[in-house]
Amino acid sequence: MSSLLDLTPVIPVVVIDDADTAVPLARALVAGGLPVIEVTLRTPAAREAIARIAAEVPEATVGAGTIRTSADISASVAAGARFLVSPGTTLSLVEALDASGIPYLPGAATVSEAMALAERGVKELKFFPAEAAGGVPYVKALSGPLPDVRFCPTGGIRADTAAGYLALPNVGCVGGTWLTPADALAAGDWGRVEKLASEAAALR
Ligand SMILES: O=C(O)C(=O)C[C@H](O)[C@H](O)COP(=O)(O)O
Repeated sequence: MSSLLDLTPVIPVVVIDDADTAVPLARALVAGGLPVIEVTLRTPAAREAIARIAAEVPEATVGAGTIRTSADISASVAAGARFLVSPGTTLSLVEALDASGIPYLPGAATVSEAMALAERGVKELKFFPAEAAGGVPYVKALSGPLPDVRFCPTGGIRADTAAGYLALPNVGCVGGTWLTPADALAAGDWGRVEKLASEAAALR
């Protein structure tokens, strides 16, 4: 897989309560032009959702988000996750992410956290929580001292704020939940998800 940051302008972050929605949801995102999908491990249905997308939607590249422990990593890899995303990074977590053998985006929100990861050679990071931690001006400021570190800002980003991040040289893509509103998922409104995805796919 080429760099996760270069596959797509937007990584949909999805919270799946009912594993039966996973496949139609993934198909709608792929149809809209967003084939890289992060399923958060925030719900009991998450692992089953990852497994179903991996098995039934080959056009999608499904990964696991909310990775906090090495147990999360092994469960996600066993389910079929092809990449891993964490909201923050501890030393033991980055060691386990390294050992997973699949691409990962470790979370960082400060200059020191980004420097600690860059020291290890990890230079593609999730910037989380993007809007709360300083938004576009903060990510822009990081590009001066850390020009070789690139980010996937995530957290509070919406359709009308994504482009500001994507215009920065140190941003490869952004992530967010705005493409998969909970009410659209509950209603099975896949047409709405596909439309939101296609608008996001056109951002860059
Ligand atoms: O669950 C995770 O792994 C997280 O780190 C947090 C999510 O990436 C953000 O919460 C995205 O959600 P929005 O802010 O609604 O776009």
